[in-house]
Amino acid sequence: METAAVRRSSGFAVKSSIFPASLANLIAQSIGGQNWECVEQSLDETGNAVLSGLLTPQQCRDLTALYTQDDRFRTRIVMARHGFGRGEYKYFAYPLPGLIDALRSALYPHLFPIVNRWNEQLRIDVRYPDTLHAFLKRCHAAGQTRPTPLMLRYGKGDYNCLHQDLYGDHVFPLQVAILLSRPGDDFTGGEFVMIENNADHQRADVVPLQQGDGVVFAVNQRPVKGKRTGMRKVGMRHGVSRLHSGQRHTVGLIFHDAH
Ligand SMILES: O=C(O)CCC(=O)C(=O)O
Ligand SMILES: [Fe+2]
Repeated sequence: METAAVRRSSGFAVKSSIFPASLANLIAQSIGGQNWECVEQSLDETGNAVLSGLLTPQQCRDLTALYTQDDRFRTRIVMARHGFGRGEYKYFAYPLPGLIDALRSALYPHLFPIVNRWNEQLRIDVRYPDTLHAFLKRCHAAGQTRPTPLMLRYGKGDYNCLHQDLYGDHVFPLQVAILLSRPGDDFTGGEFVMIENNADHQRADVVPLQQGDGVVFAVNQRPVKGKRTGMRKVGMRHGVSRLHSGQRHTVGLIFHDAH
């Protein structure tokens, strides 16, 4: 495993997903069971939305246990070394664990229509295909071949500076973070925070999450209705406030791969 923040790599072939049908069904239920109309409305209004109960407590514990299995990961980042905050994270290696692969593939079809509409509203030419497989092919053809799903681990005093997860020209405009730990029991503090950078005002959202909940949010920008004219872009960043105690694990699902 490497410890550099940036690494060039040779190509990966786009593999079809390889996870058991039972897992795919379980994930399809937890994702299909979301109220996607409400999710879309919340994304339009604020740039973020909660996906309740994406994972069971057992799935959260299983994923948390992966964190120490180094052969699952391609790169470890100690955040303080790069000025990213305090704490650490690891990018999964391909092939992704079945649960991560299943989640990323099953979330994508609910999200691409939303970001295609956003791009239309913002008069941005890019449109996203209807499967993750097709979108990853596009990333890989442009040299963005390294997997971006990651796990993060924070201890007491750790935090994640406000940032945007951009890894090349190809950007899927929404991403998902899933809380694996139990707020109040496993950790205190450590809130997921989003900031909106308007020219004339700045706005923060603290997104309340329980164990197994996800937050879907804008990677770098979202459309906002202008005062006079149509829609305009507003910049977004996300981060995590300082932990007061305990340990907090999350999974991050970014849909574009990295250079
Ligand atoms: O730990 C979190 O809640 C946020 C993680 C993050 O920055 C990400 O998933 O991109
Ligand atoms: Fe992030």
